[in-house]
Amino acid sequence: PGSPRALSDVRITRSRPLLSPALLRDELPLPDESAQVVVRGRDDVTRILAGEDDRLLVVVGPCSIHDPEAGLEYARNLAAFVPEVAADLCVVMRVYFEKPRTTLGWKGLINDPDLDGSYNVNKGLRTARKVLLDVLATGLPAGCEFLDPIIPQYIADTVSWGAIGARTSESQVHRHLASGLSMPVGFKNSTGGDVQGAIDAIGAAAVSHVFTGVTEDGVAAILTTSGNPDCHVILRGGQTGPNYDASNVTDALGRLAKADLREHVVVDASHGNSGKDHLRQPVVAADVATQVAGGQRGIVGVMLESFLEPGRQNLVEGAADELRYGQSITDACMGWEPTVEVLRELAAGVRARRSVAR
Ligand SMILES: C[C@@H](OP(=O)(O)O)C(=O)O
Ligand SMILES: [Mn+2]
Repeated sequence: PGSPRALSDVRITRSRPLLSPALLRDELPLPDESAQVVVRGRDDVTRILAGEDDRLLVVVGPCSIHDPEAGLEYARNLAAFVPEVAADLCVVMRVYFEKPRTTLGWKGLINDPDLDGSYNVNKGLRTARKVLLDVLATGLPAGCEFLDPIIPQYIADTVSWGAIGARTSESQVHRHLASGLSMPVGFKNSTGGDVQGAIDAIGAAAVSHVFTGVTEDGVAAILTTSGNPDCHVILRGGQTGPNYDASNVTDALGRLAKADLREHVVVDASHGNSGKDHLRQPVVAADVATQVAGGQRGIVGVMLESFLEPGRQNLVEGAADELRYGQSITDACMGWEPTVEVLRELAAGVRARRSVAR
């Protein structure tokens, strides 16, 4: 006892080697054709945020990817459907690997890919990158939440749209992170329902920051970012109730104007806006579609939680083989059929909006 190391690591009980970002990207390189899907997705979202593309961004997919096979089946279904609505919707698949828990629970496929508490993070990173490459191979751009600040080094080259969650939008670490990400990033309002924190985050992430991180070779580094001009608010409801309705949208747009920021929001039809009841997401989406059809150009996107099967199920650690195929083990999701109906309704709202004079 008393050695310098002993004093600084009293609560680190184990340390294992972690593969470097460069090694992972060397093992699972991004093919040129898929890189074009990534860039096109980023450009589409950037142009929607700039008001140069009047389509609606729709970030749709499971709350979390826990089973690559089911996630890829969903991606194939979605990719096959997208052409029907592509003139009106810019569809980005939710491919979420990092799950911020309110208290405790499975933290996602990167942290625990075997869903059994073995925390094989190297396998998790390889699995996550492979899923992203497979999703891109269907032609769909991918959207991820970023939570652990070094994870982007491993996968961000495959991502077209990023999210900072309700529990981390006020975190300086995550505002720093967003300022250096190469794609548009949405900040969720807080779980309490506060929107101002997400608006403050946009302003913070828009400028250059200097902070500690890791290089692609996994070496500690002092990183300087350029700032990310393509950040936006995501209204996801909260303890103060849902905030998808016209008056809350108007309030958020007004706050953005006051902060000299672009007046646009993305509405999350799930989480605090649906009370995590997947049967309420279509109700929320219908209200948003009506606002859009009525000419509300401040709504530039919608987030939907959707999977092969409706609802959710509990994960019993170590009993992953007893899970029902294609059903969420985190938040409840709409099933595939209701999702198609919602996408068609949102596309119709966009078409109606085109005929409403500015
Ligand atoms: C994590 C969750 O979002 P929120 O941060 O709004 O709870 C989600 O998108 O699944
Ligand atoms: Mn969720």
